Amino acid sequence: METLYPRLILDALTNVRYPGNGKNIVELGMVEDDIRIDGNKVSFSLIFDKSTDPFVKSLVKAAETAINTYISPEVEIKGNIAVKFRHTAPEPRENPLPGVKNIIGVSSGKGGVGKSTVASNLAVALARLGYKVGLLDADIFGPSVPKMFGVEDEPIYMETVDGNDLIVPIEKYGVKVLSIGFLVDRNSPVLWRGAMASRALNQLITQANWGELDYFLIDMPPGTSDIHLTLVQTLAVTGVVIVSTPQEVALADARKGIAMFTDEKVNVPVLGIVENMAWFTPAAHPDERYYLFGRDGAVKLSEELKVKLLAQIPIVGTICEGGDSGSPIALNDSITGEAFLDLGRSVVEAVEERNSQLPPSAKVVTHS
Ligand SMILES: Nc1ncnc2c1ncn2[C@@H]1O[C@H](COP(=O)(O)OP(=O)(O)OP(=O)(O)O)[C@@H](O)[C@H]1O
Repeated sequence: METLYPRLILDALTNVRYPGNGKNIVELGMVEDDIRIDGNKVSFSLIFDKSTDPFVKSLVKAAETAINTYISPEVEIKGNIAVKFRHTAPEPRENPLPGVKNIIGVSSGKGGVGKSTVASNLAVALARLGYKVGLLDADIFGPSVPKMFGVEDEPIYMETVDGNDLIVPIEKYGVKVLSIGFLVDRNSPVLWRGAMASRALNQLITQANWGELDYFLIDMPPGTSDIHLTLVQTLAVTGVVIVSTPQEVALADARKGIAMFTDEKVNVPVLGIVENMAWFTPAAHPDERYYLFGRDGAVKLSEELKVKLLAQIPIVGTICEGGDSGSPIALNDSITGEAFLDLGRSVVEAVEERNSQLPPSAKVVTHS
């Protein structure tokens, strides 16, 4: 047999035509530039546009035959052609939340920046603005939403809808609430909780009766984790709200969080940043502002990353008290209550803008 070289292989492959358009697989660019020759053994990859292409098997077979026919039957090619796809078509899976218009993740790079406080108060504010709102607490490391809503000890009920047993979200202050804390024991070790979390979250999303919602908020765990991936794979997330305090450390983590969502494999739009604990105003001196954690850190980050600044929330003692007593501050007509209503309006605007400029979100499909 003559010595093999890549051109010879390509010439043989020009005899393989793609059914339907009459062009050969070489001119269609379907033969990857990875032809390897090792003695009589030849291997390379064929690239198809879609994983659903009906001709994958027959073209691989035709390529093997062409090489053995036009070069030599002694060439070892059978089983050595790899198949790759340019676009992996998402598997059509049913939308688990058909009645939900917008799904919004509330996330932070770092723990303790007030993400759950913002998520809970944003939910209450949106409900006060007249929207139908659901809030899922997916923070396995510190599920604090039940406490903020004062529903920690509420029993969870199931109801049967169309033959399926569904969890009934607890309704308080006009918000439907469920928490991972209801299913995963908060005293169990974090590692164990992590292993349980994906399944439990799936259940809270797909086997709960969320009904019709304008906004479904998800209080995500801080940082970047498998849970984030589970969520964007289970749901078509409309966009995320990133919460940060003005300190450099928090901002650096917020930047990482934003990078995770904007990564081309995840590609979830960032609706904007909320700067929490932006300043402190003593009750006795309402005109004074003390920038305890630095000034305008998140403002600068939003400018740098060209992401909207949705709101600046000051440090207020009553936020803590409200959180502890199960009565979110956004229920009040205080200045802070107003600040959260403004945040609600900014989020509604950001979602409308996003929906008018970008196609509907798709669930993230990853392939190993
Ligand atoms: N603007 C604020 N003013 C005063 N206290 C606040 C403010 N925001 C949050 N807090 C308090 O800070 C603490 C942490 O807030 P929260 O639990 O919302 O943070 P988190 O980022 O969700 O934390 P974790 O990562 O642990 O879930 C709580 O005690 C909360 O009441």
